[in-house]
Amino acid sequence: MSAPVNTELNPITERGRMAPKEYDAILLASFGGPEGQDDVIPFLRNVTRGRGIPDERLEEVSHHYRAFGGISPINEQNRALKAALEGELAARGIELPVLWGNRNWDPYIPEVLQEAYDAGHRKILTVTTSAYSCYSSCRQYREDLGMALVDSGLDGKLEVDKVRQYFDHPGFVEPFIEGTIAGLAKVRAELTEQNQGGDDKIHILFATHSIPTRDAEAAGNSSDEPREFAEGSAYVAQHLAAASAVMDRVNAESGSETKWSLVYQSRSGAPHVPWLEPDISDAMEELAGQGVRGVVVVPLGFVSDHMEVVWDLDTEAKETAEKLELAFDRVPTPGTHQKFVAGLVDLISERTVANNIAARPAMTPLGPWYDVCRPGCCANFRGEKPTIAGADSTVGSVA
Ligand SMILES: CC1=C(CCC(=O)O)c2cc3nc(cc4[nH]c(cc5[nH]c(cc1n2)c(C)c5CCC(=O)O)c(CCC(=O)O)c4C)C(CCC(=O)O)=C3C
Ligand SMILES: [Fe+2]
Repeated sequence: MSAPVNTELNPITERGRMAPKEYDAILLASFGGPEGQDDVIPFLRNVTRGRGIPDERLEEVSHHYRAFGGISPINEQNRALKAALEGELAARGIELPVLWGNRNWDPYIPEVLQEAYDAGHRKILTVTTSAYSCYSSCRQYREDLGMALVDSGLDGKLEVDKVRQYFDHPGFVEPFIEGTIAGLAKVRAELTEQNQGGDDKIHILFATHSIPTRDAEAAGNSSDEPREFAEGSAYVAQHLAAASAVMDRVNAESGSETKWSLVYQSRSGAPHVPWLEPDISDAMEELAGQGVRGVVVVPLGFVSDHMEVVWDLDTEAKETAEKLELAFDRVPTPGTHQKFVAGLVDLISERTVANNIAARPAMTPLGPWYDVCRPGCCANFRGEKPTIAGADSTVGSVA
């Protein structure tokens, strides 16, 4: 039996909380990726539709995929995550099917929503494979779900909500803590073996996707209730807060204060448009110049070991480290770590009437993040589109 829950909660006045509901399906929403050489260009066209990415950049990125046989690991990783979620839900006696839909590749979100409706589902709770707040990692999902409802004529017939961004949920952070402790031990052992020094010669690099600074400024903010964030951006603030939550535990375990910083990767877009910096490779060069002998790279911005991880970090950043003669270890992403899977089911259970979990854990002072994004949150300068799961959303609910 689950405890009685307050279903009268006002989503806007209760700091963006949404009252628990009787959902009838979970949607695992992700990015999508190509599954063969013939998919690469159509996939890249889907991703960059109307986004002003130069052709040379697409050409360059296509080589990353081509080197892996045209197959991104992301779809297989999402199939595994879907299966793991199904297993965890079943183990807890929660009878909710898990659907899977992508923004940029088959199975496409609009088709999945239509099939869900045809199968009789009416209230869907979305979990995305994206933990932070910014246009690309939150609002674009909300828009794509909103557009799918409008285009299919399902708006007003199908309720679609989303769990809160989970950058500081223990289920997301704990696997990084474990991985960083293990990665630090490996790099420490390597330096000791080569007589290169101790933890004072090691630097921990928390890596995330760069975004345009303009998107960073709009991230997580609201047109009617602005909040102040470190370095002017919730995207940056969330990463810094999650990283310091990881470092508190890593330092406690090692008994030393290992230096760390937040760095960015996978920049695209036109060269004159400012994006978040420093780039991971530039940061490694600077650190090597300062006498650092080893780096532990923590892919804090990512949920699974997809192309941005296996190419940009395991291939490019690793090569840079070799060139600079830095010991290098890349920490795993949460993937299907049991704590991550259980954490996602906890996030689902915060929102359901049956099996409700009242606690809303957050490991940073920034959270727990909003169930319902505030008005104008993560707005994009390319114009307004219908979104779900916002205080100003016009779609996704049923009167
Ligand atoms: C914040 C963020 C995340 C993390 C949050 C999340 O996970 O959602 C993320 C994830 C991902 N990004 C991915 C792939 C791509 N992203 C691109 C382009 C862009 N990403 C951006 C941001 C992000 N991206 C931005 C601001 C652009 C510029 C164009 C635009 O504003 O849209 C491009 C176009 C070419 C290029 O510019 O590189 C590709 C191919 C894949 C799939 C990997 C695989 O296939 O395994 C994943 C998981
Ligand atoms: Fe991306």
